[in-house]
Amino acid sequence: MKVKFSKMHGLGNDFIVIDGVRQTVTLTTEKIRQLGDRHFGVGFDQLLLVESPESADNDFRYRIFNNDGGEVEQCGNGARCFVKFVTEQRLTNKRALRVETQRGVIVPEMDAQGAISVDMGRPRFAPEEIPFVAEAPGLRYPLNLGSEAVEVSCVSMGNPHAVIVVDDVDSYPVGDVGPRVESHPCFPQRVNAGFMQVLNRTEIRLRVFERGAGETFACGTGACAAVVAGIRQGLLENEVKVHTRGGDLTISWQGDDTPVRMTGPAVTVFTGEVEV
Ligand SMILES: N[C@H](CCC[C@H](N)C(=O)O)C(=O)O
Repeated sequence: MKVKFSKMHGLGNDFIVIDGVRQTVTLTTEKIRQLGDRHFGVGFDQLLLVESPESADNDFRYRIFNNDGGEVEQCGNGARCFVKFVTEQRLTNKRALRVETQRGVIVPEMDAQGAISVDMGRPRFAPEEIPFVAEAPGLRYPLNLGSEAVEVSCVSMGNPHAVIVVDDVDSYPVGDVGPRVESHPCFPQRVNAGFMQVLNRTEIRLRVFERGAGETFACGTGACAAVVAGIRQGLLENEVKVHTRGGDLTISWQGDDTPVRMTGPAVTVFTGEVEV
């Protein structure tokens, strides 16, 4: 069957977004992998599926699949593309949406000028909430990678993140260390590995080796996790500019049990139709 989609990106983290409200869409893991292939398919980091909500209190359900075919709990850059997509497709005329994900409700909103921000929900730190195998909760954990050990801060934004502070993101061997952190046995559901360089108390640079997708130009939940980890360690103020390879995000968090707020762009590149 033919399915319409939009090809979109948030700072170069790219997606195909499919309307599963007005289209009946059935996607197997194999089909997602085929669609995600940058040579034999359309190509994307993640596939985003828009569905009707399960609760009448909410506006939509948001399903996220990495290009390895695995369904995951959250995607920050995708959330900004989500609200732009449903507005462009006239699936709603609301500005602020309550969107169900695998792990709670997020609230993306787009103002009349097209500026987009998202309430990404509250971060979680307990090892069992990441999940991460640890003897006791802490701010940082040593992670043995065989030839070396790194120190990770673990944050869940619904999806799991391990954040490592480095001196220089450009020269850091992300392609070598990233996969070893992503699939480390202490992370039973694998993990997104973020590498953060602190420029000052209100600016960081960030590279993320994403679970199920490899290094991406930007990672929205990774930016949230890195800023939260930096604030918790006393390295950052409550609002931080995050420089990613694809551009800049603004992340704010007031601490304790408050939500993380993300502001940044979303772009529609083209629309298309594909056989699924
Ligand atoms: N690879 C992530 C999902 C996509 C997150 C990222 N693209 C973002 O913008 O948050 C995971 O497996 O949890």
